[in-house]
Formats: sequence, structure tokens, C-alpha cells
Amino acid sequence: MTEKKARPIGVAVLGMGNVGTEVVRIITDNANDLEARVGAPVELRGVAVRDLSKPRGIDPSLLTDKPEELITRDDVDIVVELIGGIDPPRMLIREALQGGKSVVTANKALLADYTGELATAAAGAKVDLYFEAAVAGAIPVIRPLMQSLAGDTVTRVAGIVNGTTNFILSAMDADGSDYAETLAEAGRLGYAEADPTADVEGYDAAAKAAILASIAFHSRVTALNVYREGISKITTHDLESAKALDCTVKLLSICERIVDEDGTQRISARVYPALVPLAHPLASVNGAFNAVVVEAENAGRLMFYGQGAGGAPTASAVLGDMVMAARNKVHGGRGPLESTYASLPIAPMGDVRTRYYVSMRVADRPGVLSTVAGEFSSRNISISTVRQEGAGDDARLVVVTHRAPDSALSETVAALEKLESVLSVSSVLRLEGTND
Ligand SMILES: NC(=O)C1=CN([C@@H]2O[C@H](COP(=O)(O)OP(=O)(O)OC[C@H]3O[C@@H](n4cnc5c(N)ncnc54)[C@H](O)[C@@H]3O)[C@@H](O)[C@H]2O)C=CC1
Ligand SMILES: N[C@@H](CC=O)C(=O)O
Ligand code: NA
Repeated sequence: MTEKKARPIGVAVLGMGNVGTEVVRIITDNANDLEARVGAPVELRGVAVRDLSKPRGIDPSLLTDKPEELITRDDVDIVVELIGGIDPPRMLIREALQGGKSVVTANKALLADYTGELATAAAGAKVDLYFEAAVAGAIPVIRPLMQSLAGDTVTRVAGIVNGTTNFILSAMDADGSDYAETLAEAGRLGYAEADPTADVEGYDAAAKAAILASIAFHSRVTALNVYREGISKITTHDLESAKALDCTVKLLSICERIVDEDGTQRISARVYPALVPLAHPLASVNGAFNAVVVEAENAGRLMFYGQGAGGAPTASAVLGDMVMAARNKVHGGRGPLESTYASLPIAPMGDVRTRYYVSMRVADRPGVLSTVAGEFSSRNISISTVRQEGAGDDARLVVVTHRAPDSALSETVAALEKLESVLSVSSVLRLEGTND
């Protein structure tokens, strides 16, 4: 008796840019292995593109500029959304899910604000919504948080989750490379978002922080709940100053479970460029690489490292999700559902205890140091180090504080800016990765 051959799994890919092109390539090149792993052939039913006249190197009969039609085809089981942005992906994904298709997406901008709506549509139709590629590209981080750590209590998820800004900061740090040129190079290499403002102003990292915090703390966190600063104001002078303190500068995404004295729990989710000591593992994460450090009550500290951006690495994560969704279609079973039962509130940035590095141009005369120090001590902020750089017109004071509430630190900086002896506050960065 011959075994009955499983029905093929039909896949529709929406968007054929940096990531979509690689996803189509892997589906085509690895057809035999994918069939063996899924238990049924995985067949590309169509690829939605914006410009039909552009040569794509695939069978032109697969191309369409009508994604809304492709996602409703009866022979499509899985929709892979790689267009990016909110519209039309939000509508396309929702309709695909409601129509019984499982969806795989890398769209963090969309997920950061609409996971609730999309997860509800997936649950209602009993299909899957997978998005491993949306955070830290190829690095498995969503699945470990959602599945491997489902029985633990995550206390912190922090790291470098934007490849473009890490590529820029690494190049500026290594050889003083020009910011604008390095950003353009990140675009050419397929790391940057279609609008790179999302990268350099921290919106992309904030979207990823929202996704990570939601999963880690079983609560709904959106991009608006994430405190955000980007890297566009970082100068080579900041990187030089950082070096003098045995640090480098990294754009960090930090998601923390804050436990107040009365035991109340809150979430802090924040993105900003910070000084990181050279001895810290995140300091040696360079180029478009990402790293995420997860801390959990029982597991302790886990570190995930790898390529966080680029067509092929991101496509690897998309394919992993596609195989999971396809296996579920063939063998039954479902991927994990959204979990928001804890509904923890968000702590304002002012309540978070951080350390500051403040670099200011000061008048080179006696008494300035004590006036400056007085602004810190009057707000109960203890200073860790003070360093003077330059002299005369170029005299600078660099102050590094111990941990204090962010609101007190930012009030202090505002007060310093008003002092007659402080000519300008040239740079304010937080310091992370230390124990004090
Ligand atoms: N490039 C990367 O390293 C990573 C990207 N992502 C995400 O993956 C998604 C895709 O990113 P990329 O491939 O880099 O972007 P991309 O801009 O290179 O590709 C998007 C493609 O979608 C096409 N498109 C736009 N509107 C369309 C429509 N209505 N119908 C059909 N096609 C349409 C565009 O013409 C473009 O070719 C985005 O959500 C991005 O945030 C996630 C992780 C890493
Ligand atoms: N633009 C993003 C792409 C991956 O998410 C980045 O640079 O990290
Ligand atoms: Na990932």
C-alpha cells in the first residue's frame, strides 16, 4: 500500500525587497529539505510586488501587484508579510488571519502597536501569527521568551536590537567614520529601514522593546509606552570621551520588571544611547550584530548574539517561522497565543534609577567645580567621578554620577544649563552595565 502524499502547503509572500527576495530564494532553493522538514511540499503561490515591471529573477507568472487578491486564494495556507509599515500590512494581515491563513511577519513597527488586534484575529480563526524576525533579525529571541522561558519569571531583557545604529556607532568608534556616509552604507547593505529615521531616532529599537516587554512581562506594551532617544546627536567627541572612561557608546533597549518597596510591580521600557564599559559583553557587539541579554529568576542570565539585520539573516528567522506554521497546518497544533494576563503598569522614565555622564563647557575659574557639584548634591545625587578636559576657552568638565532617579538627574542638567559658569552642556548620556 502506498502512503498518501500530504497536500502541499501554499505560501504567499508580500513584498520582495531586502528580506522578501531572500525568503523567495530560500523557499525555491531549499524546496526538498523544506518538504522533508514540514512533511509536505511547500509551494510558492505568488509574490506581491509594487512594481511589476522590475526584473525579479523568478517565474513572472508568480508576480502580482494585488496582495489583497493573493491572500484570499484557496490554495494559500500561509501569508508572509514583508512589505513593512502600518498600511497596507495591517489590513492585509488581519484579513489573511480572518480568512484562515497563518501569518509570518517581520514587521515590528506594526506589531509594536497592533499585536493585540492581530493576535485576536489569529486566535479567532485558530491560525498562527509568528514574528521571530521582527526582533533582532536572525537571533532566536521571541521563541525563547515565549516558549523556552514560559515557566520562568523574566526580570530584564536588555541589549542592542538595532543593526543600523550599531553599525554606525561601531564605525564612528573604530575610525571616526562619518555619520551620514555610514548611514548610507547601512542602507545599501539592506540593514536600514525604508525610512532610516526609524533607525537613527530609536523608533525601530523602541518598537522592538515594546514587543520584547509585552512577551517578557505578559502585559500589553506599545511603542508609546517606551521612552525613546536616538543616536542622531552622538558625536565623535562623545565616543572619544567614552574611550577616556574605558567605555563605548551603544544604543540600548532595556525592558525591566521594577519591583517597588511595597512589592508593586511595574514595567520600564526604554531606548537610549548609553555609555557601556568596554569590559561589558555588549561593548564588543559591533557592526550590524545584535545581542540580547535576558535575566530570569530561575534561569539566571542568558545571552543571545548574532546578525540583527540584513536580507539573508532576517529571512532565516522568517523561514523558521514559516516551517513552524506549515508543520502546524500539516500535523495539527498551534503556535503560542498572546499572553497579557499580568497587565503590569508602565513606570514613567523619571522613576527609573540610572547613572548619568554629563559633559559641559565651563568657565575656567576657581569655584566652578563646587558650584556644579552643588547642583548634584542638592538633589541627593552622588557623583562617582569628575574629570577636567582642556583649559581656557575649551575647559570641559565631565561628571559621572552614581545611580539616582532619572527625574532628579534631568532636573540637575536643566539647572546646570542655567548656571553662569556653565557655558553649555554639550552631552548627556546614561551609563549602563555597571553595578553601582
Ligand atoms: N532589512 C532588515 O534587516 C530587516 C527588516 N525587517 C522588516 O522586514 C520588513 C521588510 O524589510 P525590507 O525587506 O528591508 O524592506 P524593503 O523596503 O527592502 O522591502 C519592502 C518591499 O515591499 C514592497 N512594497 C511596498 N508596498 C507594497 C505593496 N502594497 N504590495 C507589494 N509590495 C509592496 C516595496 O516595493 C519593497 O520592495 C519590514 O517590516 C522591516 O521592518 C525586520 C528585520 C530586519
Ligand atoms: N533596520 C533594522 C532592521 C532589522 O530589524 C535594523 O537596523 O536593525
Ligand atoms: Na529574531
